[in-house]
Amino acid sequence: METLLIVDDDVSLLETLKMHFEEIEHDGQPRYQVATATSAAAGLRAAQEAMPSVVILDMMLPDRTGLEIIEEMKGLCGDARIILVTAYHDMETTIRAMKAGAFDYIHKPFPDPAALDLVVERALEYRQLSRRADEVNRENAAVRLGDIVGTSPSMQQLVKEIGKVTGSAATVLITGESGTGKELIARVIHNYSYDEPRPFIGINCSAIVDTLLESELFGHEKGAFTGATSGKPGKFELAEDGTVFLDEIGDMSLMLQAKLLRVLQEREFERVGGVKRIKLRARVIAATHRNLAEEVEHVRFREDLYQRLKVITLLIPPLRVRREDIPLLVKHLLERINEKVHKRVTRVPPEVMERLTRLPWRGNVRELENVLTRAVVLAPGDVLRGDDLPSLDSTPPPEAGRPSATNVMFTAPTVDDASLIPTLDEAERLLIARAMAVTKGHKGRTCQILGISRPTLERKLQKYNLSQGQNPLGHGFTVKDDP
Ligand SMILES: Nc1ncnc2c1ncn2[C@@H]1O[C@H](COP(=O)(O)OP(=O)(O)OP(=O)(O)O)[C@@H](O)[C@H]1O
Repeated sequence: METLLIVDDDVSLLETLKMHFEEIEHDGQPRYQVATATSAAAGLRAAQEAMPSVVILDMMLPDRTGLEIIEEMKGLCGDARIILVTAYHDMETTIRAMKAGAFDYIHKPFPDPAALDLVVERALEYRQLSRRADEVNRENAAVRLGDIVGTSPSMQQLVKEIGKVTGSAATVLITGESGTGKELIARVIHNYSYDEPRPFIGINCSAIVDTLLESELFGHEKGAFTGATSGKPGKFELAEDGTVFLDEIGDMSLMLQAKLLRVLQEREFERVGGVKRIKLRARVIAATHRNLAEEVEHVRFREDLYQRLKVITLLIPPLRVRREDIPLLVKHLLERINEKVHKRVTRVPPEVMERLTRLPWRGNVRELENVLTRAVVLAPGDVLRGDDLPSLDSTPPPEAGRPSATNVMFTAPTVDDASLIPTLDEAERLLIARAMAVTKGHKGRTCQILGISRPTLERKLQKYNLSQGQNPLGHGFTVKDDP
């Protein structure tokens, strides 16, 4: 229920308006509770007590003018929207009212009740929108480029690509397995695209049934379907000139894909049940864990939409093909988790870190975060204990589960999942690591196998951080400088 405050010295008008608003229902419940006051001083007191969402404030009050108290009133009841009521129709009063921070003004004698209801509804809708935007901006403020942890070549490459797309308003497709950080990357792109805070509105397309998703995305007008007792803006409207993040777009129905394609082409849309064309001002970032090319082949995803989305694609590699990022991620996540659960688990013994870098991490960074959270909660002191982690034996070897990029490279592929194919850099790194493991770290033999010169090998060992015998394949090797 929303609280309305009406301030007017005309007592009979006050009573009529109070009765009118108290009769309005929403979902079978009263829509408003109404507080009233007959002077500026009483109005200010009532504002503080009732904390209204909307104030209908008369300009001519016995003690002070409505215009004079707008600012004070706003200070008392936060983000209430103030509708000023004036008997004057001159331009100057209008401008002064809006400048003083009124949301809108209406003229006396009052318009018909439906028009008055509309102004109040609009005030409520805007209040809701700006509340949401504030919330979203607070959330966004926390995500900066530094939150993307990773020094592996593939992550460095990804950060460079992010840098390129922040300069444009182009639609971006982010692909990667579940938990690899697609939403994190979308938020970073958003934050680096604008100097001032703008809304970031996300929606998971796989979590909602089709008809509801349509109205969530595009909004609906009152009466568009049973239960639509009032109009509601959708995500595309709420995002204003910010970003709409369509998570799991690969799970969207073909019907909605067609509608989305039209919106992306025309940059306009209508609310469900509406006729008014609304401009799409927001940028669209879509994400999926699915291989959309494969979805197109199986006629589960529209080819034309795929072509439109894939122009700028960012592929986030799974954690298991960039294991060198794990120690840094562990440090970063531990800080976050400690803060969240109010603990100070800061020490990770080498053998525990070793285990963490070797686990398969099919759920990627999210799984790492979950495993660490559990271990932090269970830790009696400041040391992360190996006993609180999954054991290496209890997890099936990569070959037994979903094939990893490593397997895709080194075994005959059984699944043609493009998202598992590593980048060229990643592939080169894996090949060098494998050759080093096979030769037990003998650089001369490694050069022979790979058909490269010694300086080239040295450069690449440096580039891929393999000089210390770290091996993304999980087999250790000791670098031997003089074979
Ligand atoms: N490179 C990274 N650096 C720091 N934190 C990361 C990184 N990648 C992911 N995370 C963290 O891991 C968690 C999961 O990330 P996110 O939700 O962005 O993944 P997702 O790919 O969108 O997952 P899903 O596909 O399941 O929606 C988040 O807490 C995120 O902050």
